[in-house]
Amino acid sequence: MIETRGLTKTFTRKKNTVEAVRGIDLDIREGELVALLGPNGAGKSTTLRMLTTLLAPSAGTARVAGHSIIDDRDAVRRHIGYVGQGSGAGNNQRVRDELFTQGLCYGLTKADSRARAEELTEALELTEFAGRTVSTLSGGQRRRLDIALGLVHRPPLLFLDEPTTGMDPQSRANLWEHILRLRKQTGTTIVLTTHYLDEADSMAERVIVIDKGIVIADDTAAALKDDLASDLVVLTVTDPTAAARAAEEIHRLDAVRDVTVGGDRLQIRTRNGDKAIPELLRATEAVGIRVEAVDLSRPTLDDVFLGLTGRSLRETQPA
Ligand SMILES: Nc1ncnc2c1ncn2[C@@H]1O[C@H](COP(=O)(O)OP(=O)(O)OP(=O)(O)O)[C@@H](O)[C@H]1O
Repeated sequence: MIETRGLTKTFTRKKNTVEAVRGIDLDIREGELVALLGPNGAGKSTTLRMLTTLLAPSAGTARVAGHSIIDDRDAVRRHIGYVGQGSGAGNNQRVRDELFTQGLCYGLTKADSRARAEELTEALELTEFAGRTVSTLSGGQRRRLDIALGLVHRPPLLFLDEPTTGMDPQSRANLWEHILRLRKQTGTTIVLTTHYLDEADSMAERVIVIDKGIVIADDTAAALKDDLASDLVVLTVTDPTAAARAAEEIHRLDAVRDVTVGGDRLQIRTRNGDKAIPELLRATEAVGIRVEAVDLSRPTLDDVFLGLTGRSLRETQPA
């Protein structure tokens, strides 16, 4: 559905040059739900704007829904929906009319356009607001309208640029319910950008981590966490003087990547923490050391980013 090779965008203003996207190769298959994750200024929106033909690349190639973003922009546009960061809806139109007009813009007949507007207001639970002007909608309702507008022409591919930024957790969850339901019904391929680590983790089937204009990781969230970050097991031992000896024993285990000792606590970075715990306990018992408490924490995508870049994504996350 999307194939890019060496996709690059350099902005030049006066004497300033910004290499926003520096040679991105992507292969996204039909039906995938992919999140582009990265800190502010990583190049996510610029990538999306190139894929949606809003911005011409400085170098590289891309095919989107089977068409070149350079030579066949109109065909690309007909096959995609794009929901940008700002709202695409005008303020003074009624919700139903906004959808109807959008349908006409895409070449639907009046009757089809009207039917599609009804269908989408229902699908996105906007029916009770269909007669209201856009300016009276809440943030979450407006975002649902934006998504409906992006879907008017039944695109097989939908781009969402930070669809939930600034929304409260309940509205975010509600919007996601709609996105996932629509996707299940229609099989639409969805590519979105997000700052929210939990969102990328729980909703996307695939996470592409972008930093400084390049792709630094690309896999399922679970695989990224498994490969690039470790589980943390903390063992509290009854005798602090024995902690160093226990650490030595634990270090020998295959799954263990790192052990640090602080007082009576051993911090163990390991693969598959849940499976490693019995082994860790056996290793400490074997040298006669008793464990008082065990605590296991799973890594987050932030740990993945930290491991890859030495920086935390949270530092750049909006509140
Ligand atoms: N029109 C422009 N002119 C000059 N520089 C630009 C322009 N658009 C984007 N940039 C720069 O390109 C870089 C990438 O920006 P982009 O908006 O793609 O990042 P992003 O990952 O989407 O960030 P955010 O999460 O904050 O939206 C940034 O340094 C940005 O300042």
